[in-house]
Amino acid sequence: MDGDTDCDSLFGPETPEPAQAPLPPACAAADTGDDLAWLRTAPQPVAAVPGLVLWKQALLPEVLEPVLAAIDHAGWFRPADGINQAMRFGSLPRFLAPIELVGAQVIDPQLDGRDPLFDQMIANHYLPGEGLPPHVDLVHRFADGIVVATIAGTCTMVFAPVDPRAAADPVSVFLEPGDVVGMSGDVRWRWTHGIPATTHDEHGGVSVARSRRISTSAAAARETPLPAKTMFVLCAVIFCEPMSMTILFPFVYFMVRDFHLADDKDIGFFVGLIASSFSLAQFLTSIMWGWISDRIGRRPVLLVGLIGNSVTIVMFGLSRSLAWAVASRALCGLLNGNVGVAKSVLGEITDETNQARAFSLFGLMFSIGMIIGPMLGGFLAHPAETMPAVFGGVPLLRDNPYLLPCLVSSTVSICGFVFGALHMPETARHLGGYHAVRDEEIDIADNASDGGGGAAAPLQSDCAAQDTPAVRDSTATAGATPRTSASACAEHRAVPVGERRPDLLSRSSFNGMPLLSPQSSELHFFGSDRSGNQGVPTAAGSLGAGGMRASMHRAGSAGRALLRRSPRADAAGVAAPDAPRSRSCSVCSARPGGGSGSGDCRNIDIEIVSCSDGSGGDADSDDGEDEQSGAHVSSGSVLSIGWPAATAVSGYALLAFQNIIYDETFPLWAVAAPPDGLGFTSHSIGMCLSAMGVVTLFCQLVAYPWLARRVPPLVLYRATMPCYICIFTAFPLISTLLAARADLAPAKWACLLVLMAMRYTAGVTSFTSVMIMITNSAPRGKLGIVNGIGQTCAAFVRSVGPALGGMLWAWSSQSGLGFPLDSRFMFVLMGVLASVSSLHAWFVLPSTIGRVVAAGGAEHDMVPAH
Ligand SMILES: O=C(O)CCC(=O)C(=O)O
Ligand SMILES: [Fe+2]
Repeated sequence: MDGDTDCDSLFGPETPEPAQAPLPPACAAADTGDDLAWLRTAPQPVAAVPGLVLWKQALLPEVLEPVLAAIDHAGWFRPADGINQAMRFGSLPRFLAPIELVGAQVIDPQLDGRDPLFDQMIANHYLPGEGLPPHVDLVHRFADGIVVATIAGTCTMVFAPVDPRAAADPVSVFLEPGDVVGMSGDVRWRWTHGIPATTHDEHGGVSVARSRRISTSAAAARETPLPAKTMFVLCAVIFCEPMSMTILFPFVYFMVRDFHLADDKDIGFFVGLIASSFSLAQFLTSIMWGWISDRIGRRPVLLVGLIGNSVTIVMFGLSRSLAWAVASRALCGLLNGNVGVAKSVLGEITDETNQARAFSLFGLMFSIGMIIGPMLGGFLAHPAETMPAVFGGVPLLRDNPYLLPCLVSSTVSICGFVFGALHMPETARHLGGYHAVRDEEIDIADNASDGGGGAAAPLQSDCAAQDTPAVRDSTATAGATPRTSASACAEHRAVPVGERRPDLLSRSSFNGMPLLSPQSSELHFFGSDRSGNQGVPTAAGSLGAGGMRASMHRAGSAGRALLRRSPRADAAGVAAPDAPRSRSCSVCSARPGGGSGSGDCRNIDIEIVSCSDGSGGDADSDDGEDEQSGAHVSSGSVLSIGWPAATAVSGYALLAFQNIIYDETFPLWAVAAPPDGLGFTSHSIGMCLSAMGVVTLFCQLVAYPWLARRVPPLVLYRATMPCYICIFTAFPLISTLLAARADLAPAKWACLLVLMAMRYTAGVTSFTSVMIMITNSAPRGKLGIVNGIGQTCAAFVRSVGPALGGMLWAWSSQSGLGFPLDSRFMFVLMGVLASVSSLHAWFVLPSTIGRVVAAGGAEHDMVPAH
């Protein structure tokens, strides 16, 4: 092991803005043990390691003392049980505030205004002899800067270049209580850092015995940018679906009338038939499309849907008979598995940092499609008559007065198709879709496994027992810290620091979990496996499940790249998609001299969501061989999607049902004369709905993404459901009040708009949250089918909802019966449905659902696999 580098060579000539003056050499101050050293210290760049800043004794003993007491009091560590690590995501505990403040200074004083300063923290507990292998904390997952604070104990941290060809020598830095290390820029990924597993450190020519050491490393997650091209195609898909569904609404009545059917009074029925044939066909085929997309990929299915959409909508525009119109709508629905598949793609290209934004955008595009569709249909029907100067001379449009809006809709689909065909990569990761890599990470991974036999050899030969695929898998996928232990695997110490070794990647995986607020108040405990050197999560159940899954799926891209090269990476504990719920996963590592028998494992009782993640299966699913062959996908019944996904989908169905009843009832109620309704004109309804467009826009673009950074989707969903009960049941109060007190008429607008705004806000919150929960709970390799089932439910609700709503309204408003069977019946019904949804949300949805996100996550720049 290298000794300390001379202070003079460690610290470069340039000194950042002095935080305190005067500034004698920090090393000297540290060495003297001078009580007042902190007064004279400041962050010092370590010249030999670009981006590394060391602030000796930045934290005063009197600051450290309460922090240490708080950590001890919180019981984060149980060394006797091997629990030597704690993670926290979201707002960090208040007692860490001094570390955050000092940390901001070492990274960038400008950070001071960031809120929160840091949103993830790993606390480490080391006994003498324990260390941390050289590793790279995942580069692109964090906003720049990782801050490591030593709270108790001493150690030597060794920084070594990742690239074996680099001329730079390893640099050792002695750390003692109060020292704060800031890493940003190069040191983050061109250098590894690690702590040799030893009982003594050389410092200033003296051998310093280690005692218990406690450190925290803090970082802030950075929102992953959404891949623009894929998002563009998705937006086209998502926009086209509602547009082609609604475009006919304004003219379909006249179209049917033009068919000159025997009896005009049947027109209403035939209109209903045409409108519902689309949803009905979608209802029948969405699961199939989802399933196909799981088998052959999302891209072909999306492209077929887009081309199908563009052809069939034109066919519809050319309709001359009822049969043709119904058939073309049905065909459109049949070929349109797109929305479900698009949701799967969204799940695969997002992670928890951008999921809320992406799904909000999804909702937004859908809403815009719903608005634009009828507008196009209304404005562009009969163009030869309404715009004779432009279209009067076009016989095709004269003979087919409903073709033009359909052509416009078709053009949007074709644009989506062409762009998608040219630019959209396959995203289904279990089919070898997106690879998670940035160039540097590929380099690291490549170096790690190919960087000469010597690189990986020491680990394999010397720590063979730990380096089974099982361990690798559990390390890389569980992302647990590979903590070295002097006794268990001395070879780890023996491997020269800075050498290319696969295990340096596992730390990347671990720290590559930029879990944001959804996990905010969760603490996750991990511990090192004492008999092996690979960190194994050791907390049984309770606190750990969400984090476990998180870590499994947050495994860094480098880790994945590594896994991909391991033919049996899947061996340990990657649950089959239909594995029983109780299965614990991924944490059973092979032990030296032992198998991976369950007796050996510190199993975390992770629900199946945790191990058989859907949206691509991410890190643990990167076992190319298995997946290429479709082994995961084919196992188990097609429809076995696991309990969490089933509950999420059923929640979605309930939600969609109550909302479609509302959508159907609202205009009927609004135009009905008081006391049954508000006596609005359709113009007033239009105004209300336009105002709600603004509310929706605001919620989807601003409010939801903001909220979702702070609150997990399940919590948002659970909070929203009871609100629905109040909102729905409050509507009829307005009409009742209005009937009783005509003088209050002006207030009705205010009441109505407030209520509607609440309902639309609840709509955005609940739908976006449930979509995220569905995506996050899908078993690996089955995201497509799960979304297909969700889409089927939506299509079913859409095909029966309007008719049912209309029928029930007609019946109740004319029933002549008393409350609740009078005109307020619909709202009572919605209240009851919302109560059922609330019970479902609170008592049926597993509390871990949606906590961890789409496996798609850990990627940054999505790079197509081919
Ligand atoms: O414990 C330390 O000082 C280092 C911790 C670290 O490198 C990490 O958490 O990534
Ligand atoms: Fe680290």
